[in-house]
Amino acid sequence: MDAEDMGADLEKVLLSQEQIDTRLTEMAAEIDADYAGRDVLLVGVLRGAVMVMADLSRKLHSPVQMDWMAVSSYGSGTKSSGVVRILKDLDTDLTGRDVLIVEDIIDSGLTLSWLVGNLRSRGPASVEIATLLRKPEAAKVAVDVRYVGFDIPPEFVVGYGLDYGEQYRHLPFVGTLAPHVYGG
Ligand SMILES: O=P(O)(O)OC[C@H]1O[C@H](OP(=O)(O)OP(=O)(O)O)[C@H](O)[C@@H]1O
Ligand SMILES: Nc1nc2[nH]cnc2c(=O)[nH]1
Ligand SMILES: [Mg+2]
Repeated sequence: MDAEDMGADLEKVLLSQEQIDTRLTEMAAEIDADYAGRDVLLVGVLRGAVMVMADLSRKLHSPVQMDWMAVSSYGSGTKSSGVVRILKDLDTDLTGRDVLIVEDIIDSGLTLSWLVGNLRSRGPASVEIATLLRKPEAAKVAVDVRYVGFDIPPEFVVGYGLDYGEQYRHLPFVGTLAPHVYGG
């Protein structure tokens, strides 16, 4: 699916497939250099992080394992409820592990600040975050993020894992929706 297939739903493409790919390659090189062959546990946050996990992990040369957590604070709308729920927990014991959380977006920061606290309490050697997108102007809580793909304006974005009412996750780019789609 490309921007044309989306027709009137799409307002604009914010980040193209090529821009995302180039930035993920740079981030993977940084991660490889920082972890220098250490065993890393990538923790993907379902469902939004699926694309980032798939593409970023395939660019890494460090030995990695993957596990997944499902948390949700958005429901079907465009605003965080602020209440984070665990829908699926990790299967991996984090004791002594170097954990790298992989996310699609940090918006209010509520999901990640809660998740970092939760994972730190499980006795890992380290917990860091890699996110493709961050909205600095939307932050409600500060989150210490080691790897950021792009800082973006405080607009609701879809594609590359990000949904609106479970639609648009499969778009290979990140875009904004036309106001009529979400009643804006
Ligand atoms: O910084 P915040 O304001 O907390 O927002 C970021 C979170 O919101 C989205 O997940 P969502 O809860 O919509 O679930 P999903 O990944 O299944 O779409 C996104 O994938 C992040 O996990
Ligand atoms: N689809 C989508 N989900 C989000 N969750 C937090 N911020 C966003 C956003 O801008 N778009
Ligand atoms: Mg969502």
